Amino acid sequence: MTHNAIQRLLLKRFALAAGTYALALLLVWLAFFTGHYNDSLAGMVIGSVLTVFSQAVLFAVFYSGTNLRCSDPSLTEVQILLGLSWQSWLIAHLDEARGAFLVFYLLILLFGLFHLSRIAFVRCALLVFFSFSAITLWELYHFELHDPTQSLLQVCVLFVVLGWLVLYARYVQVSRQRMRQRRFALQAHQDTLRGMMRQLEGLVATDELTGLFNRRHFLRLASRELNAMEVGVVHGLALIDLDHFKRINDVHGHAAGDQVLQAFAGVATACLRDGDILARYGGEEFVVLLPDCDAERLTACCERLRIAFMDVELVGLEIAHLSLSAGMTLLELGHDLDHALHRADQALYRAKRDGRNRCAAAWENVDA
Ligand SMILES: Nc1nc2c(ncn2[C@@H]2O[C@H](COP(=O)(O)OP(=O)(O)OP(=O)(O)O)[C@@H](O)[C@H]2O)c(=O)[nH]1
Repeated sequence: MTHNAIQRLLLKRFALAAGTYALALLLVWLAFFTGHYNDSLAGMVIGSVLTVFSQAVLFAVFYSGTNLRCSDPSLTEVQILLGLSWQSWLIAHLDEARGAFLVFYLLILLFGLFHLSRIAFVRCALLVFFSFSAITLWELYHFELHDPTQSLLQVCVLFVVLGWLVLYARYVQVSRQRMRQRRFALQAHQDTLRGMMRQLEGLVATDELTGLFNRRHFLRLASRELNAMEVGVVHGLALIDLDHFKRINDVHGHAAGDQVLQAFAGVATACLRDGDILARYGGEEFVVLLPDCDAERLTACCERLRIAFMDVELVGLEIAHLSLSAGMTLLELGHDLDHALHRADQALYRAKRDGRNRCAAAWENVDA
C-alpha cells in the first residue's frame, strides 16, 4: 500500500471515531436534558467543547501528517486512551443510567481489537476496569450510590466482558499473524513462479547454441516492429548465410561447426547497435532487422559484418577462408514481413550464385 493510501485509510478511521464521538455527545446531552447527567449547563458546554477540541487536535495531527513521525502512525492507543478517559468522565457524572452507557467502553475497545498489540489491549482493558471500579468505590465511600448491589453487578459484568474481549483480541491477533505469514509465503511463491516464467520465456525465445533469439521470437519481434512503424520510417532486413558451412563440418567436425556459429554470433552482436534485432534463422542462416535504417546504412552494416567475420579468431581452430553471404532488403509501412523475407532470400541466392562472400540487395518494390 502506498504512503498516501495508508494516510487516507487512517483519516477514514479517524472520521469513524469522530462520528462516534458526535453520537455519544448527542446521547450525553439527551441524558442531561432527561436529568440523568449530574452537571451544570456550563460544565456540559465546557466538557463538549473540550471533547470537540481534542478531536480537532487529532484531526490536525492526521491532516498535517505529523502522525507519520510516530512509531504507530494510526495513533490507535492514544485515541483509545483518550476515548476511555472521556468515557470515564461521562460515567462519573451519570446516575443509574450509567449502566446503559457502559457499552461505549466496549465500542472504544473494539477500535483496538485489530490494531493494538496484546499488551496494549490488556492495558486498555485494565484501565477500563479500574477506572469504573474506582468511580463505583468512590461513590460507595461517599454514600452516593443509589443501588450498591446493582453497581456491584455492573462491575462484575464489566469484568467478565472485558476478560472475554481480551481473549478474543488474542485470538484475532494470532489469526492475523497467521494470515500475514501465509501472505508472505504466497508472495514468495509468486516471486519464484514469476522468475521461472521469465526463465521459461528466455528459453523459448533463445537459440541454445548461439544465445541469439530464435526464428520464432524474431518473427514475433519483427512483426511488432512492423506494426509500430510510422510513415516515412524504413527498416533494414538482411538474411545472412555462412558460406560452405557443410565443408567446415565435414573437414573439421561438427563441434568446430558449432564453434564457428558461436563465433559469428559474437562478431555480429559486436557489429550491431542496441535495438537491432539479430536471430538465428535456422542451421547456418541468420537474420538481422535494423530499425530506422536506409539502404546505405544497411549495406554498410552488412559489409562491416562480412569483413569482421572473415577475420574472426577461433580458439584452437585453423579454418581458412571463412566468409558469409547476405541478402538485403528494406521494409516500409504496409509491407508484409513474409514478402520482405522472400525478397531478402532471393538476394541471398544471388549473392551465393555470384560467387559468395558478398552482400546483394533486393530493393525492388521499395522507394528507397
Ligand atoms: N555444426 C553445426 N552444423 C549445422 C548446424 N545446423 C546446420 N548445420 C549444418 O550446416 C550445413 C549447411 O549446409 P548447406 O545448406 O549445404 O550450405 P553450405 O555448405 O553452407 O553451402 P552454401 O550455403 O551454399 O555456401 C549442413 O551440413 C548442416 O548439417 C548446427 O547447429 N551445427
